[in-house]
Parts: sequence; structure tokens; C-alpha cells
Amino acid sequence: MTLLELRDVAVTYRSAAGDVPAVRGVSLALAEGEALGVAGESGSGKSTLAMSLLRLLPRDTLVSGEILLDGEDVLTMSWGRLRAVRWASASLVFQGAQHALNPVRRIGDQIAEPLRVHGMATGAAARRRTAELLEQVGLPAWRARGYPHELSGGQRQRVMIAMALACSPRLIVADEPTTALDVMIQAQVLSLIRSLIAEHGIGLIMISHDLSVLAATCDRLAVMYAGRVVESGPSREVFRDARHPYGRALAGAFPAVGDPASRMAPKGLGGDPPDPAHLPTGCSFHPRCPVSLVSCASEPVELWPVDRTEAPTEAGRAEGHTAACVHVRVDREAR
Ligand SMILES: Nc1ncnc2c1ncn2[C@@H]1O[C@H](COP(=O)(O)OP(=O)(O)OP(=O)(O)O)[C@@H](O)[C@H]1O
Repeated sequence: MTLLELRDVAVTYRSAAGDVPAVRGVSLALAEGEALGVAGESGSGKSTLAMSLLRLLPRDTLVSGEILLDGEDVLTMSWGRLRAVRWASASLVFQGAQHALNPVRRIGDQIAEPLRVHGMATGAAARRRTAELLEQVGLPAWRARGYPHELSGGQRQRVMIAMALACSPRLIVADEPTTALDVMIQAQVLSLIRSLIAEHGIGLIMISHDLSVLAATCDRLAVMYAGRVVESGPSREVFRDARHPYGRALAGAFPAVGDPASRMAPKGLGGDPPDPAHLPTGCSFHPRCPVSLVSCASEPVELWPVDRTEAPTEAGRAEGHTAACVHVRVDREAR
């Protein structure tokens, strides 16, 4: 069953220097218990998209489209309803989140806070649930009595995951949850996230600039460039057989763990991502694209199914592999 559906979502920041269209026309779907990875360079709009899911953007930001969580539009719900949805239906784990812990409050009290706020448990019941959550994230229950400074970075990030799980949400949005951790701890935390979502049937949206981390953790991937999804599909296909030149470059920038063959893939790109306030015409990627055609500077961009037999309708929400590249379209037409 579909847990989350984004329909044509666009986000524009208002700033003194002018409007910044950070997310443009994003349509995605996530099933219950599914993990979707969102990849892209810095500035591609990943965090903006993550924040829009829980309406955590600055108040004057323009957001359009629909963000349906269990069929209910997050963008139009009342603030009261939104407060109930945050933590209880959907929760967020963000980069460096461990620094968000209060240094002078006991760990157990902080994990129990969302339970208390949402009226789910207090007193002994909250203490029991806190102990259970700590054990689920691989920490002993006695840690509840300790303080954040007694924990390592990886352990603090585990506490944040315990908090995110506290109210048994149906969706977790994790924005670079392991970027601040060293490689070994990163692998442990990723496998913890993966096993917890599988065990509890939670939907996961995980944001990272590292496609290989996402490919190892998520069922499906969406690659963002200049605010748009330019490629999406099953993780293995997107990582090993990307059809958008940007997706290929991103896959090549990170060798797959334990796969020496992937080192043969194209290396990272030259140039910088465009300034969202001054986007190139046509395909935003064309000035950096090694295989661009003259028409790429003017043709409208559309996500095309890579499988030539699949109809192009609702391509952005299709289960299959799609890419917004003229070469995919030309390839389809040549059959
Ligand atoms: N509050 C804001 N006001 C104006 N522009 C903003 C604001 N926040 C982000 N932006 C701009 O929106 C664009 C997308 O930013 P966003 O943080 O979503 O990208 P990202 O892909 O998550 O990057 P990173 O990986 O560096 O976090 C960038 O050009 C950024 O400068």
C-alpha cells in the first residue's frame, strides 16, 4: 500500500536577492516498509525536499503540489493536525542530529519526551518503552540514566534513532544520518536503520550525497539535480546501469563496496551545479553534460521509462527505472 505520495511538488524560497526555486516538479511514491534513497550533489534540493515532507520550511516559503501521507495532504493540514503527525506518523533524523541532544538532560528523559508530548506513555510505562527502544538500537537500558556527553557520536546517533522510533511512526525521513560518523560506525548505523525499518514495516526516505550508501541501504533510488528528480528506479538498476549522464557520474564517483568492477565507472564531474536562481534553459544539466545535444538547451525535460515497452504516463511515479534524458527518449523512438 502507498504510504507517501508526492505529486508535482515545488518549493521556492523567498530571499532578499530574489526567489530560489529549490525543488521543481517532484513526483515520487513510497510504499509501506519501503526504503527510498534520494541522492544528489550539495544544493540539489535534497534537504529542502526532506523538510517539505514535514512542513519544516521557513514560513514564507512557497510550496505547491501535494504531499499525501496515508492519503492526507501534509501541505493543507491544520497546524494542530501537523503537530500530531510529526513524530507520531513521521519523524526526522538529520545530519549531526546527535548535537541536538540536550547536554543537561538524562538520555531516557529525552527519548521519553515525544511519548509524553503525544500522550502515549508517562511514568513507569514511558521508562519501560525507553528501555525497549534503547535495546532496539543496540544500547543497554541503563544508558537511560546517563547524559549525552557519556556517549560516542555513533551512540548519540543511535539515541536519535530511538527517539525517531519512540512513537512507532510509519515514516522516517533520514537526512544524511551517518555523514558525521566514521566509516565503521556508519556501516553499523546503516545496518541498524535497515533492520529496524524491515522489522517494523516503516517507510524510509534517506537523503545522501553518496549513492553507494543509498544503494546498499534502500530499495529504490531517486537522483536529484537542480531541484528535479532526473533518474529513479530500483537501487541496483540505478546504481549499476544509470541512464542519465548525471546519475552515471554520481554512481561512478563512489565505488560500490566489495565490487572492484564499479571502479571502471565514469569519475566525478567537472564544473559546479547551477545556481537555482539562474538555471540554464532546457535540461539544467546540459552545460556539464558530456553527451549533450544542441536540442538539450531548449527541449523540455521529462522522465522517460528506460524500459521501451513501458508507457511514459506517470513516469515520475512509475515503479520502474526512469531517466530525464533526451538519449532515453531517442532510444525509445528508435525501436
Ligand atoms: N532558507 C533558504 N533561503 C534561500 N535559499 C535556500 C534556503 N535554504 C536552502 N536554499 C537554497 O536552496 C537550494 C537547495 O538547498 P538544499 O539544502 O535543499 O540542498 P541539498 O541538496 O540538501 O544540499 P546539501 O547536501 O548541501 O545539504 C540551494 O541552492 C540552497 O542555497
